[in-house]
Amino acid sequence: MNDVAVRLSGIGRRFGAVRALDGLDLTIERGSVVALLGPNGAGKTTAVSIMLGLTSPGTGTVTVFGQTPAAAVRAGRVGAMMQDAGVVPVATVREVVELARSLYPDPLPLDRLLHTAGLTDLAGRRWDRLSGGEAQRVRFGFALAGAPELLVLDEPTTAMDVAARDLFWETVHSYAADGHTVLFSTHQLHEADRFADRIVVLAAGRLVADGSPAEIRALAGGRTVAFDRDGTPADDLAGLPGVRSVEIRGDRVVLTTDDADTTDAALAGRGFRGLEVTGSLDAAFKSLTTGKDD
Ligand SMILES: Nc1ncnc2c1ncn2[C@@H]1O[C@H](COP(=O)(O)OP(=O)(O)OP(=O)(O)O)[C@@H](O)[C@H]1O
Repeated sequence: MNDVAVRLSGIGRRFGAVRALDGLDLTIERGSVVALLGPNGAGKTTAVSIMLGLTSPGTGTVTVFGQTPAAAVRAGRVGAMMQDAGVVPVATVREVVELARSLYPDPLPLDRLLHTAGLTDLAGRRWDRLSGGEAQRVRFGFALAGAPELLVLDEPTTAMDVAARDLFWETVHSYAADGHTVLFSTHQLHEADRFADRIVVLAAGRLVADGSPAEIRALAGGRTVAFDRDGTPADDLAGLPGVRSVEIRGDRVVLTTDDADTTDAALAGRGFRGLEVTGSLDAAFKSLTTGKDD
């Protein structure tokens, strides 16, 4: 049994003078949930398009479950949710979802598919008149229609409100828990932190970091949360989540923590001024993708 879902080897891709991907090697194991992060123009969509056979690589090779991407997609082994993907204009949600099912050899049953994508109540509505977040759910339904082993989601929660996001991630989570593989790109670092077991960071078409959320955070170096002293009573600070030590440095309070994000979240709303976090996923991301630690 082959444990690899996707293998990109030495992928290069240019668009005119722009080098969108520059020698990308990436292997995604079956059953993993991988987040693809990177600033605008880093090459995320290009990498995803190559995995789906929508864009051909200039150099290098790509396989999906040991097949070409096109063969894996045709066999219903891969489902994708792409940014701005349109569907037939004058059709109801049910018709769109039926159409998607008809493309695959072994689709999910219609009712289950509508339910899983959160579309049951929207089934009779025209898909082109839905709100942005509702239309995203239809794209999600399209991606799930073939009961794929690999789900590829390009910035999937764009335009979704908080409730829709929660529902969406709950569904993706249970899909992954069944042993499916999920790859998603996002600009929301907390989504990567919360839902991925591996984060791959791209910058300028190259892989600049690859590891668990904790490993990526650790790349940002020492983890501290600091704020202005301001006469603030500091009695309970040592008991906050993640905190290892509390120090007063001049007019600043400096907490050393095992988990800067959690400590930062615990301090939210307490009105401390000059709050500065190092070693968060955000700080790691900035230093990895710009080479600066600000
Ligand atoms: N079809 C195309 N024609 C010309 N240039 C392209 C094309 N597709 C991508 N590019 C360029 O390749 C680079 C990588 O683009 P890509 O869309 O892969 O980045 P991304 O990481 O997905 O960015 P974003 O976060 O903004 O969606 C960018 O500079 C982009 O302008």
